[in-house]
Amino acid sequence: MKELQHLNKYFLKYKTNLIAGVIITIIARMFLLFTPRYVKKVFIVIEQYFANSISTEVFKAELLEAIIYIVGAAFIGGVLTFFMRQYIINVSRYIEFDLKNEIYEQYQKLSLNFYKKNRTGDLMNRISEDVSRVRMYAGPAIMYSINTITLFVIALIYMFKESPSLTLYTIMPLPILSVVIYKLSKEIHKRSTIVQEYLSKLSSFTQESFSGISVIKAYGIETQTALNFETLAAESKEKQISLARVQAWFFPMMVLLIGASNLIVIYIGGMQYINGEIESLGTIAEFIIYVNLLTWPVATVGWVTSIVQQAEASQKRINHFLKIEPEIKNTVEAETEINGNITFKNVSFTYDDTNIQALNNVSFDIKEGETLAILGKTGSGKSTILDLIGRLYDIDSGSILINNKEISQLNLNNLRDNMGYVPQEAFLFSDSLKNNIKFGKENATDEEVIQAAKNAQVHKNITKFSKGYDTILGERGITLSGGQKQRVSIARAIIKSPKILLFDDCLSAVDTETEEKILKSLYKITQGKTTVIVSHRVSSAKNADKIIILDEGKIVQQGTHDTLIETEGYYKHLYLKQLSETSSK
Ligand SMILES: Nc1ncnc2c1ncn2[C@@H]1O[C@H](COP(=O)(O)OP(=O)(O)OP(=O)(O)O)[C@@H](O)[C@H]1O
Repeated sequence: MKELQHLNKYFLKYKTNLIAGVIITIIARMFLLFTPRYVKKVFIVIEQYFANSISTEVFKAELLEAIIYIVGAAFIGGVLTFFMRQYIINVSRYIEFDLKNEIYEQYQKLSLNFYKKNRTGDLMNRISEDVSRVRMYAGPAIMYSINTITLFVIALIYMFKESPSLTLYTIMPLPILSVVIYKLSKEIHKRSTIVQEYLSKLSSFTQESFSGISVIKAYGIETQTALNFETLAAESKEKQISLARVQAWFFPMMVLLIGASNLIVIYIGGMQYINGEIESLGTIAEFIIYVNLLTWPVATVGWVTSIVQQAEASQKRINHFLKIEPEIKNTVEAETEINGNITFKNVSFTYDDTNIQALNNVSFDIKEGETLAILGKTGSGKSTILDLIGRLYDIDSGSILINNKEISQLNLNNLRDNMGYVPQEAFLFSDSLKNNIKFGKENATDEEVIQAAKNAQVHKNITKFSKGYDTILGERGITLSGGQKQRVSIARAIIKSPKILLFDDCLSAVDTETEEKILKSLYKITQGKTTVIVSHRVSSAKNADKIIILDEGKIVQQGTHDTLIETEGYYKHLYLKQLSETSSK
């Protein structure tokens, strides 16, 4: 139960509802336990009537009174049970909601490294499956436990008062029932987890094959894919059947054990009646009702135990994530002003998951409003520089200064607010085009959205869609071309009008003519802003104030376009190659 203590703060938050729920549960059970005693009374009255010890009028009056009590108690008990569920189960839903938000907020705080180390499926599972299991503890488990304890205590008091020996015989099979249900619940849980795994395997498989349907068709492997699906579905079916086999034992076991208890009551009770140890047959009827009332709560002891065990395991997994400290933390609460001076001093950086040293002793300097272009072979560390400027990772050695201040000494939110980043692979959300652009500035007006799209040279494409800026992207919407996606992504970054703009090879999917147009409008927009452009094309770099060439994480050349085309090296080579490509077109 150690892990589940994490939920105590929520129980405290909803204590009023919980306490009300507990009190209502206790009262509801008290009313429920009225019935057996009045049934016994009915038996006694009938016995007295047949023994001629009471008149017909008294018999009728007593019978009516008992019926009114039984019906009244059942009605009140029913209404209270409704409120019991309303209070306790609702609390578990509130806790489920709070816990999901807590986990999601933590996910948002965690650094990129966390996402590299954990699979998406695992992250999703903790926020859905695991939280659902914990909810079963916070709601049903608590409700059934209070229910069982109350029923048991009150019923046992009544039963002992009637006949201690009959009570002992009657409750004898109940612990067996509890153990059997516990074992069954555990086995059911084990098998349903496997079934669940197969279901997610099946849905991942189908989702992937639908997403990659064009590749499947192009390679003509439909039959093979269908065969793989069939194999997976057959395994899944086997697991479902094995689960159903265990589940099928649940109710027969309950019926068997209730039957055994009833038989004991009738047999022992009958013997005691014959021997004159109990005064009325009504006692036997009363006990039979107790047995039936107690069976379900006793069965739930086993069920609740397995729920608590599962919840504990799930909460342990959740706590593991909740306890992870974000690697990149905002240590400065005060607002820090960000201008665009960026300095790298002997920066080295190694990705800790791959142990690849991406940057080795890199130093450069960009003044506010300047443009830096970074070129170099693939894998040379260009994107890493952009990630480090955005402080997505902390460096191993050296220092990165922005505003002449260590990057770690800046307010992280201010830093990122003042930054517009266009990634190498544009990611657009399944939302309207307008909202995808506004993502960079939530309160942007329609005019600002259009202007940003115009500057990114994508406005004309957007107006050609019948729904224009309201066109929905993603699975159920249209799919943009690679170049269109890149330009929407550029519009998203420039609408913010940030101090620092980072473009990561984001013009690779557009033709040189469109690139030229975008560069022209970017030239105007980036005036006064510090801009870093990562590219493989000289055309994107030639107007930069400074160009650096990276090779295996080291700066091997730096200068301006004019100086670099005069110097033997990567840049001149690239320039000549691209120049000949353009002239041969
Ligand atoms: N998230 C990451 N985790 C681990 N290693 C990484 C990660 N990102 C990049 N690397 C490695 O670091 C090195 C530099 O990568 P980086 O993405 O900075 O290169 P790049 O110059 O931008 O390449 P490209 O031109 O292909 O985009 C590569 O060897 C790469 O495999």
